[in-house]
Amino acid sequence: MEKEILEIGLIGLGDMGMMYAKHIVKAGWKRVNVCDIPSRFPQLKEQLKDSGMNVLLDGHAVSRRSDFIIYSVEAENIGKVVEIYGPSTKVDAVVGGQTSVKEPEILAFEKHLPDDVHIVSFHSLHGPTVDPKEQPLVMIKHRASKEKFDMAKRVLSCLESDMVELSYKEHDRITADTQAVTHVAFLSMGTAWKTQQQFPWETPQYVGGIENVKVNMALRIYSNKWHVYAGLAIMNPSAKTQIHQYAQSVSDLFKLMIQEKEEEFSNRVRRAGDFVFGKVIGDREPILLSDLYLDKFSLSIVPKENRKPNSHLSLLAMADCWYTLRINPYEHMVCQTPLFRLWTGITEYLFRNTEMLEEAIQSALYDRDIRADDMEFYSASKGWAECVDIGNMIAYKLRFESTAQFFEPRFEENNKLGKEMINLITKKTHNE
Ligand SMILES: NC(=O)C1=CN([C@@H]2O[C@H](COP(=O)(O)OP(=O)(O)OC[C@H]3O[C@@H](n4cnc5c(N)ncnc54)[C@H](OP(=O)(O)O)[C@@H]3O)[C@@H](O)[C@H]2O)C=CC1
Ligand SMILES: O=C(O)C(=O)Cc1ccc(O)cc1
Repeated sequence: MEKEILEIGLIGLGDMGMMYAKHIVKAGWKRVNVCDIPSRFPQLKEQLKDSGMNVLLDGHAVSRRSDFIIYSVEAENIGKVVEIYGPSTKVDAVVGGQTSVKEPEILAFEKHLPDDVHIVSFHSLHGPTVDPKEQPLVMIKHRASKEKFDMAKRVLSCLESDMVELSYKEHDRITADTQAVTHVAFLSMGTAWKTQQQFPWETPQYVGGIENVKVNMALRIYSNKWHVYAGLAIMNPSAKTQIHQYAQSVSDLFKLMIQEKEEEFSNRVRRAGDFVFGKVIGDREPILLSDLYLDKFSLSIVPKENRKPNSHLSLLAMADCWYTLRINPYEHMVCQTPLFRLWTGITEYLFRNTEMLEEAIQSALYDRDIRADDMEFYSASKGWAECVDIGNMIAYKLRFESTAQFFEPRFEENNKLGKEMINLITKKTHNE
C-alpha cells in the first residue's frame, strides 16, 4: 500500500542517482519522481519513458510532490542546489542526500530547508558499478521522528546494503581515513607513474599480487569523476589532518631511506607495524589470505620471475600514519569501501609477511633504482596534500585529469579486472 501512495524524489540523475532510482523502481515503489538540471529534461524524458520513473523539469517539481527527497548531486554543489530547491519541499517530507561528505550537506539542509521537514542523510560506501548488496550504507538520523527514519530505511532497504547508524560528524571522521587518505595514496602512485612517463605494467617492480592491487585501484580511481574525490577530500574538515599526516609520513620515511639510516628507519617501520597489526595477528583471519589470489588480476607484461623487490613506501607510510594518529583501521571497517579494504588488506599482508617486510626495508634503504620511483611518489603525495590543504577544486581537477589522460587507453580492460578483484574481496568479507 505504502509503495503506491508515497512519492519518492531524486534530484540529480548522474551515476549514483540513476543507480538509486533503478533500485527503488525495481522494488515496486510506484511513484518515483526524478530530475537532473533543466536542460537535460527533454533528453531524460525520452530516454526514461519506459523506465517507470516520472521525469520532471527540475528540483522544484520534485520537491513539491515527493514524501522522501534524495539529493544526489556533486558535493561542491550541494549548498547551491539545496538553496534553490529546499524551500519548495513538501510539508512533513523527509529530505536526504547521497553526497560523500556530510558536513556541507547537513549545513545546507539546516540552513535552507523549512522547519517542518525531516532530515535523514545517508551514504552508500561504494561506486555506482558495485552491487550494493551487503555493502555498508551509513544512515544518519539527523532531524527526524522515528517513524520518518523507519520510512527512509524501508525505502532504502531495496539496496540490500548493510545499514550502519552514525552521526554526520562520526561519518566524516571515519571516511576521512577510510576514503580520503586511501585515495591520496593511489592518486599519488598514478601521478608518480605519469610524471616518469612510466606504465607500471611494463616495470619489474610492479609485478605480482599486491602490486596488482596498486595498479588496478589507482587506474580505477582515475577512470572515475574527479569531483567525487575532490569533494570528499577538500570538503571534509577531518580529511586535511589525515592527508597531511600521510604525506608527512612518506616524507619522514623517505628522508631516512636516502640517508640510509637503517636502525632508525627499520625501528620506525616496526613500531608502526606492531601498533597497527600487532594485536590482530593471531586474533583474526587476514583480509587477504595470499597474494597469489591476486596474481590473476595482472595487467603486467613482465614475467613474474623478472620481478624486482619494491620498497612499498606507500604502504609503510600508511602504517606510520595510522600509528602517528593512533588510528586503528580495523575499527573503521564499519565504513569500509572496497578500495579501503583492499588497501588495508595489502598493507596488512606486507606487515604479516616477515620476509616480504624485510625485503621491503632492505630495498627501501639500499636499492638505488627504487629511489627514483620513491622520490616521485614522495613529491606526488606532497603535491596532493598541498592541493587538498589549500582547498583548490580547480587545481585538483587539473592534476587529476592530466594523469587520467595518461592512463585512459587502459581503463576499460583495467575496470574489468577491478570488478572481479572487488567481487573476490567482497566475498571474502562476508565469509568472515
Ligand atoms: N561515484 C561514486 O563512486 C559515488 C558518489 N557518491 C556521491 O554521490 C553524489 C553524486 O555522485 P555521482 O552520481 O557519481 O556524480 P554525477 O556527476 O554522475 O552526478 C551528479 C548529477 O547531479 C546533477 N546536478 C547538478 N546540479 C543539479 C541541479 N541543480 N539539479 C539537478 N541535478 C543537478 C548533475 O548534472 P550535470 O552533470 O548535468 O550538471 C549530475 O547529473 C556526489 O556527491 C558523490 O560524492 C557517493 C558514493 C559513491
Ligand atoms: O571505494 C572507493 O573509495 C571509491 O573510490 C568509490 C567511492 C567513491 C565515493 C564514495 O563516496 C564512495 C565510494
